[in-house]
Amino acid sequence: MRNHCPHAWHQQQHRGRMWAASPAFRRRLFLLRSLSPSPCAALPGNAACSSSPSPSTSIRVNAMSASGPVYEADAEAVVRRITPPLDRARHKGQAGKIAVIGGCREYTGAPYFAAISALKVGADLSHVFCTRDAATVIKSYSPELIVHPILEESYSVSDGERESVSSRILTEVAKWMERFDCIVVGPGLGRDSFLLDCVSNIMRHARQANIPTVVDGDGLFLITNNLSLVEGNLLAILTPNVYEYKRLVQKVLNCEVNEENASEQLTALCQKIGGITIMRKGKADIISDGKTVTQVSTFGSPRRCGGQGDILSGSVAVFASWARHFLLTNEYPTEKSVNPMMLGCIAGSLLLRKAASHAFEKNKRSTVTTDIIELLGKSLEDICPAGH
Ligand SMILES: NC(=O)C1=CN([C@@H]2O[C@H](COP(=O)(O)OP(=O)(O)OC[C@H]3O[C@@H](n4cnc5c(N)ncnc54)[C@H](O)[C@@H]3O)[C@@H](O)[C@H]2O)[C@@H](O)CC1
Ligand SMILES: Nc1ncnc2c1ncn2[C@@H]1O[C@H](COP(=O)(O)OP(=O)(O)OP(=O)(O)O)[C@@H](O)[C@H]1O
Ligand SMILES: [Mg+2]
Repeated sequence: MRNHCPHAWHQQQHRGRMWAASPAFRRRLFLLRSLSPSPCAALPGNAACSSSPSPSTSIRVNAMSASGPVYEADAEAVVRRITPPLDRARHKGQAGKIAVIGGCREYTGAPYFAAISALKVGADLSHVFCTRDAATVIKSYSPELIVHPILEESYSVSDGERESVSSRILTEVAKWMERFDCIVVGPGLGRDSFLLDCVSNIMRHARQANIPTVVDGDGLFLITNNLSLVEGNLLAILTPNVYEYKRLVQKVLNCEVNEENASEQLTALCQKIGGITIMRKGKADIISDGKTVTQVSTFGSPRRCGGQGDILSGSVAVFASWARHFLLTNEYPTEKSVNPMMLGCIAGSLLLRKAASHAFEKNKRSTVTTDIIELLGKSLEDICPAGH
């Protein structure tokens, strides 16, 4: 039986309190607050901003005290600030190119949900890299997606072919990699060992190319057993559900999930994996990068149909790339220290919750994932109108 509070855990808490009191923490808090919806002139060219000022003005973060509350993020403000304007001068691709690595014999819904959600949120292009079996099915769901039937599972590859097939798969994905603003690894990926080895190579390549990577579903199974794939990668986001989080905590912190110190434990987990961003999904989505903690708890829907996490991973990918672009290009150098991966999680969580709420209002008990996807557009429009 694992202990709730091994010695190392106390040390992490102590470090958390010291950090909360430090000037560096206060500076970071200020930087997050500086993203609040100040007068719209502060966000050049964002027509959407001017039409819907938020009554609330800050993104608040937890100071990581031992028993302190986790403050709610001002998620609407984040969505408004990072969503790019629909500028007529822009060309295809500038609003984002996303790729989902997932889809196998068993699962075709999950990669579709993630990839189509990326488009519905506002990305220009959405690719899926999946197995051959899954590709035709995914293509038949939607002509909007660009589907690459390149992954292979063990049953279709003989022992002698493995090396050449593995390097062919990497070459094929690498050809595209530089074009992507973010990749999502894991929705409907399955757990075949050969396939996971190939995906590990893809993740290493994405990291070398500095491509932000959202890890979800079976991608979390993969990295939980091989933490070096994400360790220290500041462009990695993990989006575990309750079971995936439990497995991660057991593996990394060597203890059980502790609800009483949820934010401290999440912070410790992020720190232990080298400062990556983690969004722990649940009644509230709690988000940390090991330095700050915040949450989104806007009520969504009481329906827990499968696939909502996939919508979230596709949406987070788009918002994280928008946030990254916003912080790199805006005229306030101080904002460059804000973590765009955290902003992407905050925005994705809010949008999914709003869409789930609208879908439930309409469909009640029969609400399914496709109903929620259809309402992503309306939900974003309510927060951040597209204008004309
Ligand atoms: N339509 C689709 O194609 C969908 C495919 N999905 C994919 O399905 C794959 C597996 O994801 P899952 O979220 O189902 O993950 P798991 O296979 O880990 O969990 C399956 C279910 O088993 C139960 N479970 C797991 N661990 C447990 C524990 N420790 N104690 C008690 N019960 C436990 C839970 O009910 C859980 O929802 C992923 O690739 C995911 O992306 C899901 O995203 C849902 C939709
Ligand atoms: N108990 C809850 N109360 C309210 N909302 C929840 C609850 N659990 C999850 N959610 C919402 O559902 C979203 C997806 O979380 P969930 O735990 O269903 O992911 P998942 O199991 O990975 O989903 P998927 O079936 O796509 O794999 C969360 O971001 C959150 O908005
Ligand atoms: Mg999931």
